[in-house]
Amino acid sequence: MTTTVLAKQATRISAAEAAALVRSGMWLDYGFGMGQPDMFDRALAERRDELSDVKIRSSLTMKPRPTHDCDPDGGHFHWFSWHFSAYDRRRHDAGRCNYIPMNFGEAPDYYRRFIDPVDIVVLKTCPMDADGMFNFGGAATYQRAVVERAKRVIVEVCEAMPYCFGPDNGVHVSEVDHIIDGDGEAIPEIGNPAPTEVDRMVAARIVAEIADGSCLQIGIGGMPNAVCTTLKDSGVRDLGIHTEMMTDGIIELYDAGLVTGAHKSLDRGRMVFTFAAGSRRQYEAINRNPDALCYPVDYTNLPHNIMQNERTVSINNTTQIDLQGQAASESDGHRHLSGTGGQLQFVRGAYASHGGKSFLCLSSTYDKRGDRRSRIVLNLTSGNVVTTPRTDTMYVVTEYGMVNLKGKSVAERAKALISIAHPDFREGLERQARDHGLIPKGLSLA
Ligand SMILES: CC(=O)SCCNC(=O)CCNC(=O)[C@H](O)C(C)(C)COP(=O)(O)OP(=O)(O)OC[C@H]1O[C@@H](n2cnc3c(N)ncnc32)[C@H](O)[C@@H]1OP(=O)(O)O
Ligand SMILES: CCCC(=O)O
Repeated sequence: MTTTVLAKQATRISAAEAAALVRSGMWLDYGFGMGQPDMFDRALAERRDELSDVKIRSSLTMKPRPTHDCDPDGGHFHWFSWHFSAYDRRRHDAGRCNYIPMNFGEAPDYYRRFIDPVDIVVLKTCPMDADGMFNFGGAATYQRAVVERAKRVIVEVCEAMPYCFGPDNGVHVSEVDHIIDGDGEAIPEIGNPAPTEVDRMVAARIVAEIADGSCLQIGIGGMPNAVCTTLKDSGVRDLGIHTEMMTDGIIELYDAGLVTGAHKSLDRGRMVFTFAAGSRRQYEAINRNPDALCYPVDYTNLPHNIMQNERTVSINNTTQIDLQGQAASESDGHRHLSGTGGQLQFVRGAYASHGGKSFLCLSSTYDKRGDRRSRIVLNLTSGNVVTTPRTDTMYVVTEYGMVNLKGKSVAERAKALISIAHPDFREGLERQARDHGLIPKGLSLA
């Protein structure tokens, strides 16, 4: 038997009319990052006292949300996030946001296979194009899968949304129930703090490992971005980009003519990403740019796709690593900071790529309320979540050096990691490693 999917008849409604469709207990999905709706969220917050237990799922909130802020004690709106921004982190600290663990590249499959149909999805999109498509802008991620699983699809159109080319980066008018005419509000930007001296030292070590024709994935955070700044003056050419997040650093390399993608096997000549977050300049650069393709995350982040480009180099931040090489990149004990995101999938994809390398970088110490601690530790902080298991960790880089853990025994790993810890902590770490049998008695390693 064949199933016929009937085209919907999209109607134009106001944000208040759209918000009036919400009932207590419903599950809503908002777009990812820059795809979160503004007018709808404001209108929904206005209905706070009529509603209870409305669940809103999204990721990487880039600006304050009225439905978060109007409900300090909870009970009306509950937020769930696949990946925390600094704002989501504060809301989680206040007990008002809950993390959903994911390997980012698997998220579309979670919607298609495991998550109950979504009551309403509300996405900020570009205005409808000549083909009847509402482009997702720099937020392809898992949005197509949510549209497929949503009982009702609402788009809030925004003139300021960058229009990004790429397969499946949009929803057709025949799949849309309602259109809200947006107010053209600017897309939120995220800043890039200037690289610190430590960021520069770490970046210099990684850049020395990047060859002409390498294909880069640049992770979220200050250190990976410093790598781009350092790469600009390194003389390296013909870089490729197959990444998860489009960053300002990547656009700087593109603007400098260092990104040609000439050696890529997959999407030769194109930069491939699944979401964008950064400055206005970045949004201008990806807008209607055929060199920049925004794909769903189950294309960008699956290791069997990542590996197809030779010399893939994956560069990600971590917050703490133990002496066996388990990297905790997303939490501080039970305090959730960010998310697994694409870290593990890119680490695996880079390893599988011919000549590929993955780098986990961190400063050797972290100051917590005036107390300087080593980020390289015998035991991860109690409650900390392992983002990259020891078996997957390859290169680890601090301002004191770079070590490769692949093929190393537990004792060699401990020794290698101690060698790149801050000098003030090395003796103590060595003692702990021996006391706990990580380095057997009598074994002397260079
Ligand atoms: C898009 C892609 O990136 S693809 C795949 C990459 N994804 C990942 O690697 C996911 C995991 N990684 C991450 O989320 C980030 O890289 C991070 C959190 C590790 C670092 O990001 P940055 O923006 O450089 O971190 P930043 O220094 O601002 O720290 C973020 C928070 O973590 C806290 N933090 C950082 N390190 C530690 C630590 N060792 N112990 C405790 N807390 C820490 C900071 O205090 C800050 O919290 P605050 O806002 O309350 O002050
Ligand atoms: C949303 C995912 C961002 C990351 O991978 O860190």
